[in-house]
Amino acid sequence: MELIKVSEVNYVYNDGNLALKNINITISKGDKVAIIGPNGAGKSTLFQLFNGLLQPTSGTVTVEGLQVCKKNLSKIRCKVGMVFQDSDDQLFNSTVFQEVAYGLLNMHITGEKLYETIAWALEIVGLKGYEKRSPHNLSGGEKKKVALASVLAMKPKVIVLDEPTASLDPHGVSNLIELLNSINKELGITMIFATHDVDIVPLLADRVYLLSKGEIICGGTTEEVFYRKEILRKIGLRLPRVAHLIELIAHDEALEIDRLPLTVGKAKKWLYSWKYK
Ligand SMILES: Nc1ncnc2c1ncn2[C@@H]1O[C@H](COP(=O)(O)OP(=O)(O)OP(=O)(O)O)[C@@H](O)[C@H]1O
Repeated sequence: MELIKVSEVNYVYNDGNLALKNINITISKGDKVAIIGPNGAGKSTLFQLFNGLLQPTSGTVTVEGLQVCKKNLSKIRCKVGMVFQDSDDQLFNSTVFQEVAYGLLNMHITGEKLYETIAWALEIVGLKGYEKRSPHNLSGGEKKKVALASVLAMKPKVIVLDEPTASLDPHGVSNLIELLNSINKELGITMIFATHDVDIVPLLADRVYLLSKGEIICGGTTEEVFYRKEILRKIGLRLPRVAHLIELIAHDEALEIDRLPLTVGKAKKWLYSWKYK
């Protein structure tokens, strides 16, 4: 079922910079989609169109059929949760509890429901007991989880993550990958993430779009896109490293490979066939 549709979108910044050119993307409910591309490709610009932080110069973006535009902004923000690259840009309350409560209070959720929802979201991200802590004194990985809990608490249809693993150590990366996969699988929440870390893509994404100089130059399943190695090289990206994938999987004993959905199996399959092609 179609969840997000981006149709013929162009985006021009005020200084005349054409950051997105004729973008057409359809994302289905439950998908895990990676948008990969080098620096300056337009990933962040595209993401800001998903929740209305930016409006397309031309073309349309819809979420569950609802156009992303100023008059629908509050409804869109309930459907689309954003996790920024730098958690410090997102966390501004003095306790973890207040941080997760912030969006809920804006939705007029109060009383027992408020407490229940906060406890639920913190439990999912593994931060039960952190309610009174200051988000600013947490580790990078913990901050990312607080940001994720704040978004989850709003029960969005889709979570959009900009460079989710940037600045995390290998343990933090594998832990976050497992968490995001289980949120997708168990809660049915669609995930879209932008990255130029190709190593995490087979562990997290079912579908991939390659973005370069504001244009989608290729899209398909993870295997289909990573078979196009000439295109990857042309835009300055490389294939995921087998060693890195194995390290990520092996790094964390708690990481249950079976809970990483098809992508790990798929990654193994395409790495194998790549080697013996
Ligand atoms: N506020 C702005 N005003 C003018 N141009 C901008 C602005 N923000 C971004 N750009 C330009 O738009 C293009 C796309 O930038 P964007 O930040 O979306 O790329 P990105 O793929 O997210 O890059 P990175 O991986 O480095 O974060 C770049 O050429 C960038 O210089």
